[in-house]
Amino acid sequence: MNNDDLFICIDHVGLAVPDLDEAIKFHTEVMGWRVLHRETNEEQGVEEAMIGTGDQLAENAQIQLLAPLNENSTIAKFLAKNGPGMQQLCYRVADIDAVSAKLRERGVRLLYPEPKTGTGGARINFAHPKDTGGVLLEITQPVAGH
Ligand SMILES: C[C@@H](C(=O)O)C(=O)SCCNC(=O)CCNC(=O)[C@H](O)C(C)(C)COP(=O)(O)OP(=O)(O)OC[C@H]1O[C@@H](n2cnc3c(N)ncnc32)[C@H](O)[C@@H]1OP(=O)(O)O
Repeated sequence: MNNDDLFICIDHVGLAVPDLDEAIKFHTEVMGWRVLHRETNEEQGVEEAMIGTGDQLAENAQIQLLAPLNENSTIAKFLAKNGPGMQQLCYRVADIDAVSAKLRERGVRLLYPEPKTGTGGARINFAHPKDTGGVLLEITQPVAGH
């Protein structure tokens, strides 16, 4: 089985947090990370910040802080059920259409029929946690430079 064309690396690990500013304060002032990027994604119902070392190597994973934009957000639902904590693991891919086709062929359900927009304009999709051993798995094809 040739899997060379599936995943490049872990892109990020997503943490659900109730308050983005408070989470940024903790992760920068206590944990020593730096904020690399911040944005609001209305479609996903999140306010997010990507944090890392500030001197990211090309394939160095980041931490994504995810706060709910409103009570309908998947993050609000996650927080109500589980409290703050790890919400997702995200693998980086070069060609999300090809990887999606291969995962579907292997019986993994993806949540969206076509990729949606994620961090920095990336094309993203999610595999259902029931098909991945209980982990919400995102796949992302970033825009070059992000
Ligand atoms: C900005 C972007 C980016 O990176 O670019 C983002 O990440 S945005 C990040 C926010 N957006 C997303 O997460 C979008 C994708 N997520 C979703 O659409 C949703 O969260 C689903 C994964 C479909 C779950 O929603 P649903 O309403 O079905 O929740 P539910 O509570 O009824 O859960 C159904 C079953 O899945 C499990 N489940 C739910 N969320 C889970 C999670 N994050 N990790 C592991 N398991 C999870 C529940 O425990 C439950 O299992 P039991 O039945 O055994 O109790």
